[in-house]
Amino acid sequence: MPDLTLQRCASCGAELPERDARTSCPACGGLLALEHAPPAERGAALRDRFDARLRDAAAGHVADAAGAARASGVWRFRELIMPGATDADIVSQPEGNTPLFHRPSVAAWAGVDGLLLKHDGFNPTGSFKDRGMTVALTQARRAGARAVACASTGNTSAALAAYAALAGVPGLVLVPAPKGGAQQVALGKLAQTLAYGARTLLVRGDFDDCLRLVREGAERLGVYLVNSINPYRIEGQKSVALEILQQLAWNAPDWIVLPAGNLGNTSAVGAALRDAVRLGLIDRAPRIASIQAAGANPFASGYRENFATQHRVKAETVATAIKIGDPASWDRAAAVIREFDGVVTDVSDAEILEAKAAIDAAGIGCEPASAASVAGVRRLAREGVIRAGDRVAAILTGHVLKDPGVLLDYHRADHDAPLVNAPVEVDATLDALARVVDATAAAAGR
Ligand SMILES: Cc1ncc(COP(=O)(O)O)c(C=O)c1O
Repeated sequence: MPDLTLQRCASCGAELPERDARTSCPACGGLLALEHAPPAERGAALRDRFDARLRDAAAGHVADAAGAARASGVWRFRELIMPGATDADIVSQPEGNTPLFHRPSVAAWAGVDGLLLKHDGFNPTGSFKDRGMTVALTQARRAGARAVACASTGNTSAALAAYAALAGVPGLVLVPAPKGGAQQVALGKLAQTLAYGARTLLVRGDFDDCLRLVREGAERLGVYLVNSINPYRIEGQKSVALEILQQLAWNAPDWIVLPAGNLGNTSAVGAALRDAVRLGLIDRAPRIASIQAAGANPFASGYRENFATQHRVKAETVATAIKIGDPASWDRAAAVIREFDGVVTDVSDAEILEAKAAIDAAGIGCEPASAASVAGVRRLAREGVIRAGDRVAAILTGHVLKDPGVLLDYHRADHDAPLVNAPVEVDATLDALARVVDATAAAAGR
């Protein structure tokens, strides 16, 4: 079959064939972007095709690889992601099809009634990274990779490990080693990576050092790099925005808000909206808001200066998933913010943790970095950038159990913060239990 996808350098325009396993431009080192053959349909016909696949997925069952590919919320949009992939090529769990919640208590906390929470922590390994990894591992197999590798703050490594196991390709991950006795990667993520069987390297350095090292290694050692600089990762991650649009019956919200670290996801959401407008899936694009942690905010600083220069910082934040000081997808993401009338802001760790406690207490939960999106909604609503009547889809990128350490540290009896729910030690007597039941019911007015 002829190539249906071309890889093109975003800086110098050099072209690479579809299955070339290099993940940056061999001529100038720039980031690659994918150009697909246009789908046969547009507008209502293409929407109908995607909607029919959604109905089939709901009716079907997953017995084998082809069944998983048909049920996947990523591969449902395959014309926009990897049109040349056959069911036999696809490495899928399946993934995607994550819920879009409305939780009045969280909306009230943020001050925006129309706040919806797209919970990508409901993916198979508990984060949005599965959406990009199904495509990256599909491509790794098509390109005949001998191994795949990534640098990670934790979620990418968990997704790589699971999808490499599924694909039968060896996986290596580079994560920051513990520093001063403190883990630099959330416990749940490290545990998953080990469990799924990836070779796990604890690198003496931070995420930015891990990424530099794995990029060098990929170039010299012939392993396939599956960080989000890999354009196939971005293609898969586009599906989160396409799913939001489909869940809203193709009526775009006013805003899509998401946490931002290495900026792959900001780039992916923008690329999806570009496709959706170009192909007539929606008639107007939402605005995008990318939210950083105040201690890891190079992109927010760049935004304040109209992206005149690329900023780098020494990152420090409780939200380890976005503890990134030198984001790799800066150029792509800056273009997205400009194109979609976007905004970038930053929120403190205290705001992140309070937003997380509100999301957790609504019974759905998320990991700290994910809560940055909701903290960002509140900040932008208070500043009047997001208006009270706007329809806002905030992406929750990871599951509540990803980072139990931060969670347990928040809910300490001696922690003076909103929504603290410290465990209570009691004697093993009915009296002691009765006192707690009475107090709990009374506090809830029952
Ligand atoms: C839970 C979570 N949220 C947000 C992000 C940020 O995404 P990106 O690095 O693509 O900006 C990450 C990245 O690792 C993540 O794991």
